[in-house]
Amino acid sequence: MKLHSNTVYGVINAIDEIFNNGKYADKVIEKTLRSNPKWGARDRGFIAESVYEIVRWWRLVNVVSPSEDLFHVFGTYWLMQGHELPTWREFQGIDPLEVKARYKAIEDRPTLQSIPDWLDQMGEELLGGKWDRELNTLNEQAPVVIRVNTLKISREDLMNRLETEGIHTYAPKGYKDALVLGKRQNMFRSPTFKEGLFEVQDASSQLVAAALDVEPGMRVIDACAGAGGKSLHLAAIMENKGRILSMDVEEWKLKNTKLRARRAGVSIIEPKVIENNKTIKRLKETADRVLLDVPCSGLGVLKRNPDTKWKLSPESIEKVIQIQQEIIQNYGVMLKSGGIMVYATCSILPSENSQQVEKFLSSEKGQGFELLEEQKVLAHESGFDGFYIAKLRKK
Ligand SMILES: C[S@@+](CC[C@H](N)C(=O)[O-])C[C@H]1O[C@@H](n2cnc3c(N)ncnc32)[C@H](O)[C@@H]1O
Repeated sequence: MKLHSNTVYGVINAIDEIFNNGKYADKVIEKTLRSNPKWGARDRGFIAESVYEIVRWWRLVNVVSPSEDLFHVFGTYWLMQGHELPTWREFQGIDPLEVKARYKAIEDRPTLQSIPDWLDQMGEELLGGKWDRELNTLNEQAPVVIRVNTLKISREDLMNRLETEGIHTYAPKGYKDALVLGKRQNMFRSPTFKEGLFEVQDASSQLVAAALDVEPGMRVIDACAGAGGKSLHLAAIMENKGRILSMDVEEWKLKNTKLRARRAGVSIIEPKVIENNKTIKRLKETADRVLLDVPCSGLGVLKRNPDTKWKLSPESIEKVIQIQQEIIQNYGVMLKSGGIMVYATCSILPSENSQQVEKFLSSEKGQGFELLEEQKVLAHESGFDGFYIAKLRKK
């Protein structure tokens, strides 16, 4: 595969933004592609894939690279992908044989799997024998999965529509609204996306709304709604009948929910900012269902967001664990007696998942709830993202 200097510079600048200016990989890639509208599909694919893969393998590539110079880092990555390097001045100083020898000499798992030492220790402690396989899977590229908007089209009809656009998909077993793309590609440019026929959403994430057992006409609160991915799914299951209060502490995220709802033809979503605990108390016993899709470490979605592993720390995980416990303790008040509450994370750590639910159930407020069902979704077992879903009933 031939390298082009303008796109390689694009990759190098993006990596610089991510590691030296602390920017998020997805945002940097989006900006890079937006400011170069003339690049074709192949160039865009090269940029996105190279940036994500270098971020994913950052620790390993840096150990193998002759220096920290970003061209050396890129060149090393390129050789490790099995390609040859052109004779550019920027790549001088990279000896393919030395790169190979340095790579062969590495034996420790955190370097080979390209994760921080503390994370490897934490994973081993919390997941034991499953950690090694989970880690392997989390370092793979994520499949592109979409959720069919059943308010507008059936799964079969969407599959056929996409096929006419040259996009081949298959329907994974056990996920009734999901389609998986045969080949990675940007779906946001498809006319079917603009018509609101689907959302991009991993198959494991689609299990969350499904676990809430909603029915048309219900009053539902999505208490950590963010940009509304789960609210939209709930609205589709509810056939756009009833009411969904989509709440979050971040107002700007809810604005996005409104836009997405319009595209999806959803009219039952009402965004509401959580200003303080009074917002929660005023909604006492008003909901048939409450969804707590709480903020988390994101360790179940490393395939998709590999930069997470470089941004996290044991302290940041501890902090998010505290917020999760506050949410599960305080938000159940909004649920009616006999109603169902789902606590979900996109993490694989028991400390954010089952241990949180156990802690809640053994607390004073938790006495009023019972655990109905738990799904511990690991990436290497499901083939999709790592997730945790606990279904609780209020007595
Ligand atoms: C995992 S994300 C939600 C993703 C969203 N449900 C979706 O499907 O697109 C967690 C959300 O919780 C919000 N959040 C953080 N602290 C919160 C709190 N104390 N109460 C409610 N939401 C909170 C964050 O702003 C973030 O949008």
